[in-house]
Amino acid sequence: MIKETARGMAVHMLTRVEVEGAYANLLLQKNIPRLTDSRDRQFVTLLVNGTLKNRLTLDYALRRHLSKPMSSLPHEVRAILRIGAFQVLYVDKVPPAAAINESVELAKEFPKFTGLVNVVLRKVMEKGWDIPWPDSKREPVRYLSVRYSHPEWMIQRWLKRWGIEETEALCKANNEPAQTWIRTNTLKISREGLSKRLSEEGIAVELGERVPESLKIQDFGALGQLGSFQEGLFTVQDESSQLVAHVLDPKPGQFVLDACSAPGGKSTHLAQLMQNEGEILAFDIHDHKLELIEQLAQKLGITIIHPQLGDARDLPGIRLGSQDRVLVDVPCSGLGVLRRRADLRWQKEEQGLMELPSLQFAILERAASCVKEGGILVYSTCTTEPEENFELVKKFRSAHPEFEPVDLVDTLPYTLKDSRDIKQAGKGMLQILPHRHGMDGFFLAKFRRSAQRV
Ligand SMILES: C[S@@+](CC[C@H](N)C(=O)[O-])C[C@H]1O[C@@H](n2cnc3c(N)ncnc32)[C@H](O)[C@@H]1O
Repeated sequence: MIKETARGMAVHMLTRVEVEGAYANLLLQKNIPRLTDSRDRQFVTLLVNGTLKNRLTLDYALRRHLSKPMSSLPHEVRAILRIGAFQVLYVDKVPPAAAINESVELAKEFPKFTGLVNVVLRKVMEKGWDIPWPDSKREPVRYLSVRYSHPEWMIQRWLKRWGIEETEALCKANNEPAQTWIRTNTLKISREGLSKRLSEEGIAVELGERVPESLKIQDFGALGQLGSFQEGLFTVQDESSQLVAHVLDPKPGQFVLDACSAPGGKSTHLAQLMQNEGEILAFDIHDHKLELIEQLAQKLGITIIHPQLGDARDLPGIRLGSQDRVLVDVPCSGLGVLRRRADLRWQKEEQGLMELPSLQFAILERAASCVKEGGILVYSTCTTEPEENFELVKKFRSAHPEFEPVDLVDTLPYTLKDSRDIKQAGKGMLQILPHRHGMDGFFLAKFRRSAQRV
Protein backbone atom coordinates (compact mmCIF):
# COMPACT_ATOMS: atom_id res chain seq x y z
CA MET A 1 0.00 0.00 0.00
CA ILE A 2 1.25 3.45 -0.89
CA LYS A 3 1.50 5.66 2.23
CA GLU A 4 -1.24 8.19 2.90
CA THR A 5 1.03 11.21 2.59
CA ALA A 6 -0.01 14.10 0.33
CA ARG A 7 1.97 12.64 -2.58
CA GLY A 8 0.83 9.08 -1.84
CA MET A 9 -2.77 10.21 -1.88
CA ALA A 10 -2.23 11.99 -5.20
CA VAL A 11 -0.73 8.83 -6.74
CA HIS A 12 -3.70 6.82 -5.52
CA MET A 13 -6.23 9.26 -7.00
CA LEU A 14 -4.45 9.57 -10.36
CA THR A 15 -4.34 5.80 -10.61
CA ARG A 16 -8.09 5.59 -10.01
CA VAL A 17 -8.74 8.27 -12.62
CA GLU A 18 -6.72 6.30 -15.18
CA VAL A 19 -7.89 2.80 -14.30
CA GLU A 20 -11.55 3.36 -13.37
CA GLY A 21 -12.28 6.62 -15.18
CA ALA A 22 -13.11 8.14 -11.75
CA TYR A 23 -13.73 11.91 -11.65
CA ALA A 24 -10.78 13.76 -10.13
CA ASN A 25 -12.87 16.54 -8.54
CA LEU A 26 -15.11 14.01 -6.76
CA LEU A 27 -12.10 12.01 -5.54
CA LEU A 28 -10.50 15.17 -4.22
CA GLN A 29 -13.70 16.30 -2.51
CA LYS A 30 -14.07 12.94 -0.82
CA ASN A 31 -10.47 12.24 0.18
CA ILE A 32 -8.64 15.43 1.03
CA PRO A 33 -10.62 16.34 4.16
CA ARG A 34 -8.76 13.36 5.74
CA LEU A 35 -5.60 15.45 5.63
CA THR A 36 -5.55 17.70 8.68
CA ASP A 37 -3.07 20.31 7.42
CA SER A 38 -4.56 22.75 4.90
CA ARG A 39 -1.16 23.03 3.14
CA ASP A 40 -1.26 19.28 2.48
CA ARG A 41 -4.80 19.57 1.10
CA GLN A 42 -3.74 22.37 -1.23
CA PHE A 43 -0.66 20.43 -2.30
CA VAL A 44 -2.63 17.27 -3.19
CA THR A 45 -5.10 19.37 -5.18
CA LEU A 46 -2.23 21.03 -7.04
CA LEU A 47 -0.56 17.68 -7.77
CA VAL A 48 -3.70 15.90 -8.95
CA ASN A 49 -5.08 18.73 -11.08
CA GLY A 50 -1.71 19.87 -12.42
CA THR A 51 -0.57 16.36 -13.34
CA LEU A 52 -3.87 15.53 -15.01
CA LYS A 53 -4.01 18.73 -17.03
CA ASN A 54 -0.39 18.48 -18.16
CA ARG A 55 -0.38 14.73 -18.73
CA LEU A 56 0.40 14.91 -22.44
CA THR A 57 3.35 17.27 -21.93
CA LEU A 58 4.64 15.26 -18.98
CA ASP A 59 4.50 12.00 -20.94
CA TYR A 60 6.27 13.71 -23.85
CA ALA A 61 9.08 14.80 -21.51
CA LEU A 62 9.25 11.44 -19.71
CA ARG A 63 9.20 9.30 -22.87
CA ARG A 64 12.50 10.78 -23.98
CA HIS A 65 14.21 8.98 -21.12
CA LEU A 66 12.26 5.71 -21.12
CA SER A 67 13.40 2.73 -23.15
CA LYS A 68 9.93 1.17 -23.01
CA PRO A 69 6.48 2.69 -23.50
CA MET A 70 4.66 4.25 -20.52
CA SER A 71 1.85 1.76 -21.11
CA SER A 72 4.16 -1.14 -20.13
CA LEU A 73 4.58 0.30 -16.60
CA PRO A 74 2.17 -0.38 -13.72
CA HIS A 75 -0.42 2.41 -13.39
CA GLU A 76 0.94 3.50 -10.00
CA VAL A 77 4.48 3.82 -11.40
CA ARG A 78 3.18 5.96 -14.27
CA ALA A 79 1.45 8.18 -11.70
CA ILE A 80 4.64 8.42 -9.59
CA LEU A 81 6.65 9.43 -12.66
CA ARG A 82 4.10 11.99 -13.80
CA ILE A 83 3.74 13.57 -10.35
CA GLY A 84 7.51 13.67 -9.99
CA ALA A 85 8.00 15.28 -13.42
CA PHE A 86 5.16 17.73 -12.72
CA GLN A 87 6.90 18.95 -9.56
CA VAL A 88 10.27 19.17 -11.28
CA LEU A 89 8.97 21.06 -14.31
CA TYR A 90 6.08 23.14 -13.00
CA VAL A 91 6.24 23.62 -9.21
CA ASP A 92 8.83 26.21 -8.20
CA LYS A 93 8.28 25.89 -4.48
CA VAL A 94 9.38 22.21 -4.40
CA PRO A 95 13.15 21.73 -4.84
CA PRO A 96 13.60 19.19 -7.69
CA ALA A 97 15.86 16.97 -5.57
CA ALA A 98 13.15 16.72 -2.91
CA ALA A 99 10.52 15.88 -5.56
CA ILE A 100 12.74 13.07 -6.88
CA ASN A 101 13.57 11.65 -3.44
CA GLU A 102 9.90 11.58 -2.47
CA SER A 103 9.02 9.88 -5.77
CA VAL A 104 11.67 7.23 -5.21
CA GLU A 105 10.29 6.73 -1.72
CA LEU A 106 6.80 6.10 -3.15
CA ALA A 107 8.25 3.75 -5.78
CA LYS A 108 9.68 1.51 -3.05
CA GLU A 109 6.28 -0.20 -3.07
CA PHE A 110 7.29 -1.36 -6.57
CA PRO A 111 10.95 -2.39 -5.98
CA LYS A 112 11.50 -3.43 -9.62
CA PHE A 113 10.90 0.18 -10.70
CA THR A 114 12.65 2.20 -7.99
CA GLY A 115 15.83 2.59 -10.03
CA LEU A 116 13.91 3.53 -13.16
CA VAL A 117 11.96 6.26 -11.33
CA ASN A 118 15.19 7.67 -9.92
CA VAL A 119 17.09 7.68 -13.24
CA VAL A 120 14.24 9.00 -15.40
CA LEU A 121 13.34 11.84 -13.02
CA ARG A 122 16.98 12.86 -12.66
CA LYS A 123 17.18 13.15 -16.45
CA VAL A 124 14.00 15.21 -16.51
CA MET A 125 15.58 17.51 -13.94
CA GLU A 126 18.84 17.82 -15.91
CA LYS A 127 17.08 18.64 -19.18
CA GLY A 128 14.37 20.88 -17.65
CA TRP A 129 12.41 22.63 -20.41
CA ASP A 130 15.19 22.05 -22.91
CA ILE A 131 13.02 19.65 -24.91
CA PRO A 132 12.92 19.41 -28.73
CA TRP A 133 9.32 20.53 -29.40
CA PRO A 134 7.54 20.00 -32.73
CA ASP A 135 8.08 22.98 -35.06
CA SER A 136 5.45 25.59 -34.23
CA LYS A 137 5.37 26.93 -37.82
CA ARG A 138 5.26 23.66 -39.69
CA GLU A 139 3.19 21.66 -37.20
CA PRO A 140 1.26 24.22 -35.13
CA VAL A 141 -1.43 21.74 -34.04
CA ARG A 142 1.05 19.18 -32.78
CA TYR A 143 3.22 21.86 -31.21
CA LEU A 144 0.37 23.43 -29.22
CA SER A 145 -1.05 20.04 -28.33
CA VAL A 146 2.21 18.72 -26.91
CA ARG A 147 3.45 22.00 -25.44
CA TYR A 148 0.19 22.83 -23.63
CA SER A 149 -1.24 19.35 -23.16
CA HIS A 150 -4.54 19.55 -25.04
CA PRO A 151 -6.07 17.02 -27.48
CA GLU A 152 -5.22 17.83 -31.11
CA TRP A 153 -8.86 18.05 -32.18
CA MET A 154 -9.51 20.89 -29.72
CA ILE A 155 -6.44 22.78 -30.90
CA GLN A 156 -7.49 22.33 -34.52
CA ARG A 157 -10.91 23.90 -33.85
CA TRP A 158 -9.48 26.85 -31.95
CA LEU A 159 -6.65 27.50 -34.40
CA LYS A 160 -9.14 27.85 -37.27
CA ARG A 161 -11.17 30.31 -35.23
CA TRP A 162 -8.57 32.36 -33.40
CA GLY A 163 -5.10 31.72 -34.87
CA ILE A 164 -1.99 30.62 -33.02
CA GLU A 165 -1.46 33.43 -30.50
CA GLU A 166 -4.95 33.39 -29.13
CA THR A 167 -5.14 29.60 -29.08
CA GLU A 168 -1.89 29.53 -27.14
CA ALA A 169 -3.28 32.07 -24.66
CA LEU A 170 -6.43 29.99 -24.18
CA CYS A 171 -4.42 26.80 -23.62
CA LYS A 172 -2.25 28.58 -21.05
CA ALA A 173 -5.33 29.87 -19.25
CA ASN A 174 -6.83 26.37 -19.21
CA ASN A 175 -3.70 25.09 -17.49
CA GLU A 176 -3.80 27.67 -14.69
CA PRO A 177 -5.14 26.47 -11.33
CA ALA A 178 -8.82 27.43 -11.06
CA GLN A 179 -9.65 30.07 -8.47
CA THR A 180 -12.49 29.53 -6.03
CA TRP A 181 -15.42 31.94 -6.35
CA ILE A 182 -18.36 31.95 -4.02
CA ARG A 183 -21.77 33.64 -4.11
CA THR A 184 -23.09 35.36 -1.03
CA ASN A 185 -26.49 34.14 0.07
CA THR A 186 -28.02 37.60 0.25
CA LEU A 187 -31.16 36.16 1.86
CA LYS A 188 -29.07 35.61 4.99
CA ILE A 189 -26.13 38.04 4.94
CA SER A 190 -24.63 40.96 3.01
CA ARG A 191 -21.45 40.46 1.01
CA GLU A 192 -19.55 42.69 3.43
CA GLY A 193 -20.93 40.69 6.38
CA LEU A 194 -19.83 37.44 4.75
CA SER A 195 -16.41 38.83 3.94
CA LYS A 196 -15.92 39.76 7.61
CA ARG A 197 -17.18 36.37 8.78
CA LEU A 198 -14.81 34.50 6.43
CA SER A 199 -11.87 36.61 7.56
CA GLU A 200 -12.72 35.69 11.16
CA GLU A 201 -12.68 32.05 10.06
CA GLY A 202 -9.15 32.55 8.71
CA ILE A 203 -10.02 32.61 5.00
CA ALA A 204 -8.41 35.19 2.70
CA VAL A 205 -11.18 36.98 0.79
CA GLU A 206 -11.38 39.43 -2.12
CA LEU A 207 -14.56 41.13 -3.30
CA GLY A 208 -15.46 40.37 -6.92
CA GLU A 209 -15.63 43.36 -9.26
CA ARG A 210 -18.22 42.07 -11.69
CA VAL A 211 -21.01 40.55 -9.64
CA PRO A 212 -22.38 42.22 -6.49
CA GLU A 213 -22.59 38.92 -4.57
CA SER A 214 -19.27 37.42 -5.64
CA LEU A 215 -16.16 36.83 -3.53
CA LYS A 216 -12.89 35.19 -4.46
CA ILE A 217 -11.52 33.08 -1.66
CA GLN A 218 -8.42 31.15 -0.97
CA ASP A 219 -9.70 27.58 -1.01
CA PHE A 220 -8.15 25.65 1.83
CA GLY A 221 -9.56 22.37 0.62
CA ALA A 222 -12.24 21.81 3.21
CA LEU A 223 -14.84 24.55 2.78
CA GLY A 224 -17.48 22.15 4.08
CA GLN A 225 -15.94 22.42 7.55
CA LEU A 226 -16.55 26.17 7.81
CA GLY A 227 -19.42 27.34 10.01
CA SER A 228 -20.34 29.98 7.40
CA PHE A 229 -20.71 27.25 4.76
CA GLN A 230 -22.73 24.97 7.03
CA GLU A 231 -25.06 27.89 7.87
CA GLY A 232 -25.72 28.45 4.16
CA LEU A 233 -24.20 31.92 4.01
CA PHE A 234 -22.65 31.16 0.62
CA THR A 235 -22.38 28.64 -2.16
CA VAL A 236 -19.52 27.92 -4.58
CA GLN A 237 -20.11 29.28 -8.11
CA ASP A 238 -17.78 30.83 -10.69
CA GLU A 239 -18.27 34.51 -11.43
CA SER A 240 -19.27 33.96 -15.05
CA SER A 241 -22.01 31.58 -13.98
CA GLN A 242 -23.18 34.20 -11.44
CA LEU A 243 -23.86 36.60 -14.31
CA VAL A 244 -26.73 34.48 -15.62
CA ALA A 245 -29.30 35.22 -12.92
CA HIS A 246 -28.56 38.96 -13.21
CA VAL A 247 -29.08 38.82 -16.96
CA LEU A 248 -32.40 36.97 -16.58
CA ASP A 249 -33.31 39.66 -14.01
CA PRO A 250 -36.31 38.04 -12.27
CA LYS A 251 -38.52 40.07 -9.94
CA PRO A 252 -40.10 39.01 -6.63
CA GLY A 253 -43.45 37.30 -7.21
CA GLN A 254 -42.78 36.22 -10.79
CA PHE A 255 -43.21 32.80 -12.40
CA VAL A 256 -39.85 31.44 -13.47
CA LEU A 257 -38.92 28.26 -15.30
CA ASP A 258 -35.41 26.80 -15.12
CA ALA A 259 -35.44 24.10 -17.79
CA CYS A 260 -32.16 22.32 -16.93
CA SER A 261 -31.59 23.20 -13.33
CA ALA A 262 -29.57 20.64 -11.37
CA PRO A 263 -27.65 20.97 -9.09
CA GLY A 264 -29.48 24.27 -8.57
CA GLY A 265 -26.68 26.85 -8.67
CA LYS A 266 -28.60 29.25 -10.89
CA SER A 267 -32.09 28.44 -9.57
CA THR A 268 -30.99 29.35 -6.05
CA HIS A 269 -29.40 32.56 -7.30
CA LEU A 270 -32.65 33.45 -9.08
CA ALA A 271 -34.51 32.81 -5.81
CA GLN A 272 -32.16 35.21 -4.01
CA LEU A 273 -32.82 37.95 -6.56
CA MET A 274 -36.56 37.29 -6.15
CA GLN A 275 -36.27 37.73 -2.36
CA ASN A 276 -37.62 34.17 -2.09
CA GLU A 277 -41.04 35.37 -3.38
CA GLY A 278 -42.75 33.87 -6.42
CA GLU A 279 -42.27 30.43 -7.99
CA ILE A 280 -39.36 28.70 -9.70
CA LEU A 281 -40.06 25.44 -11.51
CA ALA A 282 -36.73 23.66 -11.64
CA PHE A 283 -36.68 20.85 -14.20
CA ASP A 284 -34.02 18.21 -14.67
CA ILE A 285 -34.02 14.89 -16.46
CA HIS A 286 -32.11 13.06 -13.72
CA ASP A 287 -34.06 12.05 -10.65
CA HIS A 288 -31.03 11.79 -8.36
CA LYS A 289 -29.98 15.35 -9.24
CA LEU A 290 -33.29 16.80 -8.05
CA GLU A 291 -32.25 15.90 -4.52
CA LEU A 292 -29.18 18.12 -4.93
CA ILE A 293 -31.42 21.07 -5.77
CA GLU A 294 -33.59 20.39 -2.74
CA GLN A 295 -30.59 20.08 -0.43
CA LEU A 296 -29.02 23.30 -1.71
CA ALA A 297 -32.29 25.25 -1.48
CA GLN A 298 -32.87 24.01 2.04
CA LYS A 299 -29.38 24.92 3.15
CA LEU A 300 -29.74 28.43 1.70
CA GLY A 301 -33.20 28.87 3.29
CA ILE A 302 -35.03 29.02 -0.06
CA THR A 303 -38.63 27.83 -0.30
CA ILE A 304 -39.85 28.93 -3.75
CA ILE A 305 -38.00 26.33 -5.86
CA HIS A 306 -40.08 23.35 -6.96
CA PRO A 307 -37.86 20.63 -8.45
CA GLN A 308 -39.60 18.79 -11.32
CA LEU A 309 -38.51 15.58 -12.98
CA GLY A 310 -38.81 15.82 -16.74
CA ASP A 311 -37.22 16.15 -20.13
CA ALA A 312 -36.89 19.82 -21.06
CA ARG A 313 -37.80 18.92 -24.64
CA ASP A 314 -41.29 18.13 -23.29
CA LEU A 315 -41.59 20.11 -20.02
CA PRO A 316 -44.67 18.13 -19.01
CA GLY A 317 -47.47 20.19 -17.48
CA ILE A 318 -46.08 23.62 -18.38
CA ARG A 319 -48.50 25.76 -20.37
CA LEU A 320 -47.49 27.74 -23.43
CA GLY A 321 -46.81 31.40 -22.66
CA SER A 322 -47.14 30.96 -18.89
CA GLN A 323 -43.73 32.12 -17.57
CA ASP A 324 -42.36 35.60 -16.88
CA ARG A 325 -38.78 34.37 -17.09
CA VAL A 326 -37.26 31.22 -18.61
CA LEU A 327 -33.68 30.05 -18.17
CA VAL A 328 -32.26 27.47 -20.58
CA ASP A 329 -28.87 26.45 -19.17
CA VAL A 330 -28.38 23.48 -21.45
CA PRO A 331 -26.14 20.41 -21.16
CA CYS A 332 -23.07 21.32 -23.23
CA SER A 333 -19.53 20.26 -24.12
CA GLY A 334 -18.14 22.24 -21.17
CA LEU A 335 -15.00 23.37 -23.01
CA GLY A 336 -15.17 26.69 -21.15
CA VAL A 337 -14.37 25.02 -17.83
CA LEU A 338 -11.26 23.03 -18.74
CA ARG A 339 -9.21 24.83 -16.10
CA ARG A 340 -11.75 23.88 -13.43
CA ARG A 341 -12.19 20.25 -14.46
CA ALA A 342 -8.68 18.87 -14.87
CA ASP A 343 -9.66 15.57 -16.50
CA LEU A 344 -12.37 16.96 -18.80
CA ARG A 345 -10.09 17.54 -21.82
CA TRP A 346 -9.27 13.82 -21.90
CA GLN A 347 -12.87 12.68 -21.49
CA LYS A 348 -14.30 14.65 -24.41
CA GLU A 349 -14.41 13.52 -28.02
CA GLU A 350 -15.21 15.73 -30.98
CA GLN A 351 -17.98 13.38 -32.10
CA GLY A 352 -19.77 14.00 -28.78
CA LEU A 353 -19.84 17.74 -29.55
CA MET A 354 -21.56 17.16 -32.86
CA GLU A 355 -24.52 15.51 -31.18
CA LEU A 356 -25.23 18.32 -28.71
CA PRO A 357 -26.70 21.16 -30.81
CA SER A 358 -29.80 19.22 -31.86
CA LEU A 359 -30.60 18.42 -28.20
CA GLN A 360 -29.85 22.01 -27.16
CA PHE A 361 -32.05 23.40 -29.94
CA ALA A 362 -34.99 21.13 -29.04
CA ILE A 363 -34.73 22.17 -25.37
CA LEU A 364 -34.48 25.86 -26.30
CA GLU A 365 -37.53 25.72 -28.59
CA ARG A 366 -39.77 23.98 -26.06
CA ALA A 367 -38.63 26.17 -23.16
CA ALA A 368 -39.08 29.31 -25.29
CA SER A 369 -42.69 28.34 -25.99
CA CYS A 370 -43.40 28.77 -22.25
CA VAL A 371 -42.33 32.45 -22.19
CA LYS A 372 -45.16 34.98 -21.79
CA GLU A 373 -45.56 37.79 -24.27
CA GLY A 374 -43.13 40.46 -23.07
CA GLY A 375 -41.32 37.84 -20.97
CA ILE A 376 -37.58 37.14 -20.97
CA LEU A 377 -35.65 34.10 -22.19
CA VAL A 378 -31.98 33.46 -21.42
CA TYR A 379 -29.94 30.72 -23.10
CA SER A 380 -26.57 29.80 -21.58
CA THR A 381 -23.74 27.28 -21.86
CA CYS A 382 -20.32 26.84 -20.27
CA THR A 383 -18.60 26.29 -23.59
CA THR A 384 -16.52 28.15 -26.14
CA GLU A 385 -17.87 26.37 -29.21
CA PRO A 386 -19.94 28.33 -31.79
CA GLU A 387 -22.15 25.37 -32.81
CA GLU A 388 -23.57 25.37 -29.28
CA ASN A 389 -23.58 29.15 -28.95
CA PHE A 390 -23.72 31.79 -31.71
CA GLU A 391 -24.78 29.40 -34.47
CA LEU A 392 -27.50 27.85 -32.37
CA VAL A 393 -28.86 31.25 -31.38
CA LYS A 394 -28.79 32.39 -35.00
CA LYS A 395 -30.84 29.35 -36.04
CA PHE A 396 -33.27 29.95 -33.17
CA ARG A 397 -33.78 33.57 -34.14
CA SER A 398 -34.48 32.81 -37.74
CA ALA A 399 -37.02 30.15 -36.73
CA HIS A 400 -38.57 32.39 -34.03
CA PRO A 401 -38.66 36.05 -35.02
CA GLU A 402 -41.05 36.67 -32.10
CA PHE A 403 -37.93 36.58 -29.87
CA GLU A 404 -35.97 39.81 -30.08
CA PRO A 405 -32.42 40.11 -28.75
CA VAL A 406 -32.04 42.28 -25.66
CA ASP A 407 -28.94 44.45 -25.30
CA LEU A 408 -26.84 42.88 -22.53
CA VAL A 409 -24.98 46.11 -21.79
CA ASP A 410 -28.01 47.29 -19.80
CA THR A 411 -28.45 44.13 -17.72
CA LEU A 412 -24.92 42.93 -17.02
CA PRO A 413 -23.89 43.88 -13.50
CA TYR A 414 -20.55 45.30 -14.72
CA THR A 415 -19.37 47.56 -17.51
CA LEU A 416 -17.97 45.91 -20.62
CA LYS A 417 -14.73 47.45 -21.86
CA ASP A 418 -13.65 45.40 -24.89
CA SER A 419 -15.21 46.76 -28.11
CA ARG A 420 -15.77 43.19 -29.39
CA ASP A 421 -17.82 42.39 -26.28
CA ILE A 422 -19.82 45.61 -26.54
CA LYS A 423 -20.68 44.81 -30.15
CA GLN A 424 -21.79 41.25 -29.32
CA ALA A 425 -23.70 42.38 -26.24
CA GLY A 426 -25.62 44.86 -28.39
CA LYS A 427 -26.91 41.86 -30.30
CA GLY A 428 -27.99 40.18 -27.07
CA MET A 429 -25.07 37.76 -26.75
CA LEU A 430 -21.79 37.44 -24.88
CA GLN A 431 -19.03 34.86 -25.22
CA ILE A 432 -16.82 34.85 -22.15
CA LEU A 433 -13.37 33.33 -22.63
CA PRO A 434 -10.93 32.38 -19.85
CA HIS A 435 -7.90 34.02 -21.48
CA ARG A 436 -9.70 37.26 -22.38
CA HIS A 437 -11.95 37.72 -19.39
CA GLY A 438 -10.26 35.80 -16.56
CA MET A 439 -13.48 33.88 -15.87
CA ASP A 440 -14.69 30.41 -16.83
CA GLY A 441 -15.69 30.23 -20.49
CA PHE A 442 -19.40 30.91 -20.75
CA PHE A 443 -22.02 31.99 -23.26
CA LEU A 444 -25.15 34.03 -22.66
CA ALA A 445 -27.96 35.11 -24.96
CA LYS A 446 -30.99 37.14 -23.90
CA PHE A 447 -34.30 37.58 -25.73
CA ARG A 448 -37.63 39.27 -25.10
CA ARG A 449 -40.76 37.71 -26.49
CA SER A 450 -42.49 40.45 -28.44
CA ALA A 451 -45.89 41.51 -27.14
CA GLN A 452 -47.56 40.65 -30.43
CA ARG A 453 -46.77 37.26 -31.95
CA VAL A 454 -45.23 37.55 -35.38
C1 LIG B 1 -25.36 22.81 -17.35
S1 LIG B 1 -26.16 21.72 -16.31
C2 LIG B 1 -27.25 22.80 -15.46
C3 LIG B 1 -26.60 23.53 -14.32
C4 LIG B 1 -27.61 24.29 -13.50
N1 LIG B 1 -28.37 25.23 -14.28
C5 LIG B 1 -26.95 25.01 -12.34
O1 LIG B 1 -26.68 26.20 -12.46
O2 LIG B 1 -26.69 24.39 -11.33
C6 LIG B 1 -27.28 20.93 -17.38
C7 LIG B 1 -28.29 20.06 -16.68
O3 LIG B 1 -29.20 19.59 -17.69
C8 LIG B 1 -29.65 18.32 -17.31
N2 LIG B 1 -30.22 17.72 -18.53
C9 LIG B 1 -29.61 17.04 -19.53
N3 LIG B 1 -30.49 16.72 -20.50
C10 LIG B 1 -31.69 17.21 -20.12
C11 LIG B 1 -32.98 17.20 -20.68
N4 LIG B 1 -33.22 16.64 -21.85
N5 LIG B 1 -33.98 17.80 -20.00
C12 LIG B 1 -33.75 18.39 -18.79
N6 LIG B 1 -32.54 18.42 -18.21
C13 LIG B 1 -31.53 17.86 -18.86
C14 LIG B 1 -28.43 17.65 -16.74
O4 LIG B 1 -28.82 16.63 -15.85
C15 LIG B 1 -27.73 18.81 -16.01
O5 LIG B 1 -28.07 18.81 -14.67
